[in-house]
Order: sequence, then structure tokens, then C-alpha cells
Amino acid sequence: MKEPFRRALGLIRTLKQHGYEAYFVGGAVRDHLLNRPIGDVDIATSALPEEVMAIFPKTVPVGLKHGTVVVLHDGTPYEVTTFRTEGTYEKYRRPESVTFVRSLRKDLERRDFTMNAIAMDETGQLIDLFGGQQAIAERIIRTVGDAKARFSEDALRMMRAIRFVSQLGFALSAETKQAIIEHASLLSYISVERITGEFEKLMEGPFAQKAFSLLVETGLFTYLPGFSDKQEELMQLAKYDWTKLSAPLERWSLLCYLLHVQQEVSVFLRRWKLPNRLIKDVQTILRFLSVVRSRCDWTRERMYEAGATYAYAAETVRSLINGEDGEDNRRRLRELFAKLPIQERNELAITGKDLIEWYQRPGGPWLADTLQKVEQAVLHGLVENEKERIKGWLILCNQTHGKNC
Ligand SMILES: Nc1ccn([C@@H]2O[C@H](COP(=O)(O)OP(=O)(O)OP(=O)(O)O)[C@@H](O)[C@H]2O)c(=O)n1
Ligand SMILES: [Mg+2]
Repeated sequence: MKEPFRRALGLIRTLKQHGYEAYFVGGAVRDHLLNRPIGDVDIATSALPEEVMAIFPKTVPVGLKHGTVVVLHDGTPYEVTTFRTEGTYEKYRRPESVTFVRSLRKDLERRDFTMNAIAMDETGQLIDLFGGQQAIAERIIRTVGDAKARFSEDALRMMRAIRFVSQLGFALSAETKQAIIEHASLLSYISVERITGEFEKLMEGPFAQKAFSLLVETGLFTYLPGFSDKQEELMQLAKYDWTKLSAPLERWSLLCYLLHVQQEVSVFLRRWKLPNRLIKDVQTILRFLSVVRSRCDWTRERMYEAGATYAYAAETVRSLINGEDGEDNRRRLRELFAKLPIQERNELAITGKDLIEWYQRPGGPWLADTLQKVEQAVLHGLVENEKERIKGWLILCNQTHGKNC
């Protein structure tokens, strides 16, 4: 048994010693079977939340209504969830409350996809009641039971299906795909935050191109924020190798660029409820993207203005759009950066305090002006970035009334 499961074995055994059933479930079991890195290890049990809390000394009731208690075991938090059915669904979202049951089968039955509905006991034995392993072997994403029912229960599952396509490269089963086509509009009942979470994972997956095509094919894209009239542009997304990008900032920037939302970019990104910081950063990247059309366009001023982090991000996206080798271009850019006398203002050998001392003048607008003049002079190699040299250069400047600087 792999390490992440082994570490949680004591927890399962304790529940069993108290007469309850307990299994590993969900994504961890799926990823173990796929030989992918195992994320959070979740546990399902027949014990009720209050029973779980009575057994373990350190627990946090994070989602009692849904039957979830976090148990701190050997310093690691585990979500322990009571077997449940999600009887009544409200407005195509996960229910406000659930019905607890004592049967594993009922718990697995209410899960989204067969690959996510496999349980594993403490000996490593799999309880696979819905053909999950076969679906994994066939590389198929198939709902547990009736696809339409599963998507009506929680419409986010349609996004999850396509996100898993992006992460795993699997195909959707014909029934699952057809049900998404028929139920796409239910996505409008789902909170933007949940959709954004799935979409970010979708953009990040190694098979994102396949996933973008499916968003179009199924019509699900219509219900993504700001996408409804972007079908043409969306087809473009599938033509680029998104794996060349390495951060959400770069992905959202490429998305905005390809969807032609440069003008109203903050409106568009706010609809996705992204953090203001990220929105501002995307705007910065797009600005440099529009001024730097080829790798030779990186002038000293632009590089310095952008700063290394933004410049590399913009260059990565630019290279991808232009079909160039991003790694090679980033290396060139790194070389150019290394040649800059300074890369940011705080590398300047003098500060405002030095200027006040030299000029014997109180602070004021002249200070910022002079600092900027020095900064530009250093950047362009007119003066070395060294205190005494700068002082000398300023004296010369003043003597010649600015003619020599
Ligand atoms: N809308 C959802 C969300 C989750 N699940 C079930 O709850 C498990 C855990 O959910 P979650 O952690 O959200 O997803 P994972 O499948 O574990 O995927 P990830 O690896 O991204 O966490 C899933 O495997 C699935 O069995 C579900 O049936 N319907
Ligand atoms: Mg998970």
C-alpha cells in the first residue's frame, strides 16, 4: 500500500475497532490506480459524524450537514465522511442536507463517475461495484448509473467530466457526453467560484486541447462566464499547446488574448470572480503582449518597466502564440536581463536620502524627478551604478545645465 494510505491506516483501524466500517474513497483511490500522485486521502465510514467526533481526540466539524468531520491523525488532517445518499437535490446543486446511511454501496452509488466510485479497505482490497477499474483500463469517463440523473443532482459534474478529460486524456462515454449536451444549461445554477475552480484545472491539464474541443462540442461553453458569443474564438483554444504555460497568470492571459477580450479584460475576469491581483497582472501581461510582437522588441525600457517576472510570463505567452520555442526565447531574454545595469529601482546605488543630503534641500517633486533621471541614466549606461560616480555625474549635469546628461 502506498505511503499516503499507510499513514492513514491507524485511523481506519480505530474506526473498525469501534465496530464501524471505514474505507479509502474518491480521488485518492482513482489516482492510486492510475499511478498518479495521490492528493488528499478521503475516508468514508458508517459512523455518524458525532460518533467520529466521540472516537478521535482532535476533530473539526467542517461540514456536519454533509457528514464531514476532519480528523487530525499523526499531524495530518483527513476528511472523514459518513456514508450518505444525497436524496433531494435543490436547483441542480449539491444538497443543503444529506441522508446518512450505513451502506457503502449506497454511498458509492451517489458518486459522479465510476472511476471515482471505487473504495479500498485497509488491506488494499478494492470494492468496485460499478466497473470503475474497467473504465480506467478503457480510459473512459462514465457516470455511475444514469448520466442525466447524476448531472441533474449536481450540474458542476459536467465541468468535472471535461476537467478530468484534460487531466487524464480519457474519453467521455457516449451516454455521458450526450447527457452533457442535453443538460448543459443546468450549469447556470452553479456558483461561479466552483466553475472557476474546475476551469483552472481544465486549463492546466496535459490534455487541455481535447477538453476545449469538448466544451465546444457539448455546448457547455455557452454557460461559462463571458463565453456565450465566443464559439469561433474558442475553437482557437484547442490549437495551442497549453502545457507550454506554467502558471495561472499565463493561462488567463492566453485565454483573454485568444478570446479577444483585451478591451474589457477586467470586466471579463471579474465575471470569473478572480482575485484583483490576478486581474491586474493579466492586464499587465496583455499590455506587454501587445507591444512586444517579436523577441527583438524587448528594449531596455520595456524589460525594465515590466520587470523579470512579468517579462518572462509575457514572453512565454508570446512565444506560444507565435509558434516559437519559448524556452529558447526565455533564455535570450534572461541574457538581455543580465546585461541590464539594474533590473529594478531598489538596485540603484543611491536613494532619496542621498539626494537630500547632497543638495541640502528638503524633499519635494524635484526628488522624484532627479531619482528618475538617475535611474534612466544608469539603465542606459550613461553613468555607472555607483554612489560617487552618480554624485559626480549629477554635479556635471548641474554645471552644464543638463547638457551632458
Ligand atoms: N460533484 C461531485 C464532487 C465529488 N464527488 C465525489 O467525491 C469525491 C471527492 O471529491 P473531490 O475531492 O472534489 O474530487 P476528486 O475526484 O477527489 O478530484 P481531485 O483529485 O481533483 O480532488 C469524488 O471522487 C467523487 O466520488 C461527486 O460525486 N460529485
Ligand atoms: Mg479530492
